[in-house]
Amino acid sequence: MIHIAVLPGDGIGPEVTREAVACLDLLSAERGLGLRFTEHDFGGVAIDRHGEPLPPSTLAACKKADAILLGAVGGDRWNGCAERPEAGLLKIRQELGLYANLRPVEVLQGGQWSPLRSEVASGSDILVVRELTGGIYYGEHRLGEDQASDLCTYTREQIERVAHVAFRAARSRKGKVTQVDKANVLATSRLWRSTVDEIAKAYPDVALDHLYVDACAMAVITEPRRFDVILTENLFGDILSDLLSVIGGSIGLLGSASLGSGGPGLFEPIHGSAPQIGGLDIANPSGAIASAAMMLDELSLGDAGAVLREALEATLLSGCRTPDLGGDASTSGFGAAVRDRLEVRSRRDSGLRHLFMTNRGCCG
Ligand SMILES: NC(=O)C1=CN([C@@H]2O[C@H](COP(=O)(O)OP(=O)(O)OC[C@H]3O[C@@H](n4cnc5c(N)ncnc54)[C@H](O)[C@@H]3O)[C@@H](O)[C@H]2O)C=CC1
Ligand SMILES: CC(C)CC(=O)C(=O)O
Ligand SMILES: [Mg+2]
Repeated sequence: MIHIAVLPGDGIGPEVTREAVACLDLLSAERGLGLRFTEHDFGGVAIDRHGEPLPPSTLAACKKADAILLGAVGGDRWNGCAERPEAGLLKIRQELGLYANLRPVEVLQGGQWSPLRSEVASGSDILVVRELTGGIYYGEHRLGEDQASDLCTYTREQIERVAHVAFRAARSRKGKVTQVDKANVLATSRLWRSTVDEIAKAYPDVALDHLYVDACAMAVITEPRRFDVILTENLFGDILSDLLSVIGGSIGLLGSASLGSGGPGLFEPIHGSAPQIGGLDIANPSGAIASAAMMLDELSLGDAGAVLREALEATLLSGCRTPDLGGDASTSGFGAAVRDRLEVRSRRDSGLRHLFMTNRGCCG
């Protein structure tokens, strides 16, 4: 039995997560994967019900789970709270030691939904490796009447461990890491550069270059195909990955995996809770489904992740698309279309199995 803790969260979180869980449930039944799901309050909804965004019962369930599937949290409704929903997100990442956030950006066939010219966008295939439990999000925040400050700190060890993740990932891809920082101004960025240069010596087969984050923001739009793995700190990775989502056509397409050393991974779309479209059944659940596929990969469940990704891509390419991609499919309709494809595939596979068994029977 594989236990999945599901944290739907706020806004569109529950809608997109529902579709991802339904896909996983179907795959699990068809392939005997033994996935079991339990839902837990997290984010704004947890503030309403428990007075805090990450209740101890939710954290305990996540620690015991084999993997965590998360929707999104946040909304203006909780702006005045002592602890906002987003604080729960930072806390769960830290509590579970999820220091590496992997955000793949791929442009499907020809890049027809991209606002960029297709000759610029098509063929782009980038993996953002974002440091997730350090930097300015976790430094001391001081808010005074006329002055405020946020402290950005990184240790060599924090940089080293996420750099290894990026270099290992590059080895199974095109063999290139671009480390992104602001080393012309920031001390933390200089530590990033020297540390990553040191780590690179252990990976002579991987090419390394460095780019300032402002120049990188331009280059990912003008020549996205030049990138393979982008390694960067927490804040820059957060911003650059939303920017990169534009290349594929919508932020609703991208999933992510947050991993640490050995405990359960956390899988979530890169987008937020999009409160203005929450409850309208128009959000794109692709990012949540792509995250579920990454979860299946991480749980080493054979080709289940690849099968789910194929069904997702085939559905998108068939013309079934939500309004963010110019279509008129609903969230639930899109999810059902992905599941239809999974069922067709399953019938085809079992037909092939049957044929194979029959033939074997015939031929002795
Ligand atoms: N991991 C998380 O839980 C995250 C939470 N947030 C929170 O979410 C709330 C809203 O933040 P925003 O800055 O508006 O970012 P957002 O990512 O929720 O939305 C940005 C834009 O993208 C659209 N969008 C996002 N996901 C979509 C989807 N699946 N399908 C179609 N359109 C989609 C939204 O309608 C909006 O126009 C805030 O409270 C923020 O703090 C933001 C980012 C990540
Ligand atoms: C809501 C923030 C805490 C994080 C964020 O925007 C993200 O992880 O993409
Ligand atoms: Mg973000």
